[in-house]
Amino acid sequence: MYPAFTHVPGTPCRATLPHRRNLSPKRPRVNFSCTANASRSNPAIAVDNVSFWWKSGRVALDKVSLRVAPGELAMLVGPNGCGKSTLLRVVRGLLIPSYGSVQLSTPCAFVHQNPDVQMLFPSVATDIAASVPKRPDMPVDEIRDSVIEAMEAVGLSPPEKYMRLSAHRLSGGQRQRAVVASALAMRPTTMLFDEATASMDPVNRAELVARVRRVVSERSIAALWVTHLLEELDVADTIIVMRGGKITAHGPRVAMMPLIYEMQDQV
Ligand SMILES: Nc1ncnc2c1ncn2[C@@H]1O[C@H](COP(=O)(O)OP(=O)(O)OP(=O)(O)O)[C@@H](O)[C@H]1O
Repeated sequence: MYPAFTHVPGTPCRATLPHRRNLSPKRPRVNFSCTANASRSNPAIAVDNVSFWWKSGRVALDKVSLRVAPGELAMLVGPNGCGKSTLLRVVRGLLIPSYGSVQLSTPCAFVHQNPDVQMLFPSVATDIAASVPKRPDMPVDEIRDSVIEAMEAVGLSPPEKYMRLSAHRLSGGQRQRAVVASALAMRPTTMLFDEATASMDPVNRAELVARVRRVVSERSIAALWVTHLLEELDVADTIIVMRGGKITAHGPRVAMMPLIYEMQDQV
């Protein structure tokens, strides 16, 4: 039941989902579209009136709408089970919304909280190199430069120290940095983070978040970051609060922080 879409870089593409048996004929079709040309007026991530319910009928998302522009880091907070991960999976196209539409600029990188399931290649360098977009005649040195650049961007420095190591010879925090480096090596226009620093100590966590913040601005990436850690919100441009599958508050960090501290036992 996944939408079939072909994406030619540089051109917008669109997929319309096939009709689902359990949808009433009167219900509007769900749209999931990918575009390569995002701008502030044409957001890189646009979620419009999205609802999602599990097969059991349980509602996980209820009329959710949000926008993330290029260069913006939006952080999503909310209590356990409120639907944050479900929303990220719907945005990524891993789950099909029951209602509403999603627009996503590609390439999109998804960073999960568990680095162990994301490093698939024998060494740090090969894992990151696998993400580098390749041309048929691309010199190996250019791929190596992209790997080094990605490693330096996440603080795996000096790169030579880590390149040949396998995942099990890295600490949990270093592994997560390597995963973020692979994500950056894709040259994504959008990034989704699901509690990406959960395996890290507070100092390393703060450092990695600050680095991601910098890269997001420098490369005009639209990033949507799920977190339970209030200290991570310090680098957000926008904060979105979810509760019971709905967005209950949404705004610029400066305006949202007093509200967040007031309701911190609920996020
Ligand atoms: N595969 C599934 N099948 C049925 N229900 C699910 C499934 N995955 C999650 N849910 C339910 O959907 C709701 C939202 O879950 P989700 O994982 O999105 O919450 P969350 O906000 O990310 O929680 P947490 O902060 O604990 O990670 C929860 O009630 C959860 O029990």
